[in-house]
Amino acid sequence: PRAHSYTKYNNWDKVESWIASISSSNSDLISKQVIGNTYEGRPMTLLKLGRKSSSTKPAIFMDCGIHAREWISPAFCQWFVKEALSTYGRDAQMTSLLDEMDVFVLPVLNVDGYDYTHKSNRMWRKTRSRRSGSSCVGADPNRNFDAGWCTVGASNNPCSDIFCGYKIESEIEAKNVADFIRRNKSIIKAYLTVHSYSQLLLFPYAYTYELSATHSELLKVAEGASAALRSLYGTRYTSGPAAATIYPAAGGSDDWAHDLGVKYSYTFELRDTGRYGFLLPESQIKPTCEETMLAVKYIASYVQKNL
Ligand SMILES: NCCCCC[C@@H](C[SeH])C(=O)O
Ligand SMILES: [Zn+2]
Ligand SMILES: [Zn+2]
Ligand SMILES: [Zn+2]
Repeated sequence: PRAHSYTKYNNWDKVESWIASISSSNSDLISKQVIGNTYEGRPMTLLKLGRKSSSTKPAIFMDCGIHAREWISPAFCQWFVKEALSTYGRDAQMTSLLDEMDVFVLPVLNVDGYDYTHKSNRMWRKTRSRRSGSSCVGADPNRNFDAGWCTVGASNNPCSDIFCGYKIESEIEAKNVADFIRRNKSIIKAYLTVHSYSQLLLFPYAYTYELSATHSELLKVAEGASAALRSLYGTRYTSGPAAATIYPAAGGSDDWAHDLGVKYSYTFELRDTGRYGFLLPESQIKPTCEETMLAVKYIASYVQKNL
């Protein structure tokens, strides 16, 4: 069977074996921990990048694959890990980042859904949780967090693609991430969650049109990151508060992290703007990942300077 490739969409089996191999490749810079299992019992393995240190370092948390069909997202998290390890010691900014901070990377948050898109329904979005009383499966993990839960831009219909779940953190995948971030909130300085598509760099809030207290700073950093991204291939992103920039949507992980106190909280909507949508060709994985690296490094360096 085909091996893992950074320029292909790897199925879960390949991502899982990649996680095992990459996390044992360089004991000084990377380690792994399972933060819980999914509904169907698959491990949620979190990678920790950063020079080993006896003292606790400030951290950035990034998740990919919260929505199953957004395949370019897990592809980016894999790319980020590869770039971090391969440019440490060579790229001054990456070296400084991993010396001073840790970067937690969750390559695939919604593992059950991701596997399902490879095996059954390419357009699946939600988790794969089941509950008596409904023949419909799953909830939208990005409507399941404790942030204006189920008030706007979400549905209480289990058959909806934006079903908010039966309660806050009803989805074990969301709860596992929320538990980890709660446990580590004193060290987590930034939260990044990677989605597709639309080419947007969004920040709180989506559950209200109210602006965040730190709106101007969040916007300034987002515009800087978008400019960095655009410098490579000219790809244009729109930056802004989510409710007005995309649509109102309550229960999101970014809004929740921001209200928990993680100041720098961003949602990426990667390529494209609709020509291929979720079915972004594999030929665009490399350019998408390389340009997105510039945006993520921009945000990371800003966070680092403002520790
Ligand atoms: N916290 C919500 C940010 C705005 C919506 C993001 C998109 C990604 Se597909 C969504 O969850 O519908
Ligand atoms: Zn999404
Ligand atoms: Zn999206
Ligand atoms: Zn590169």
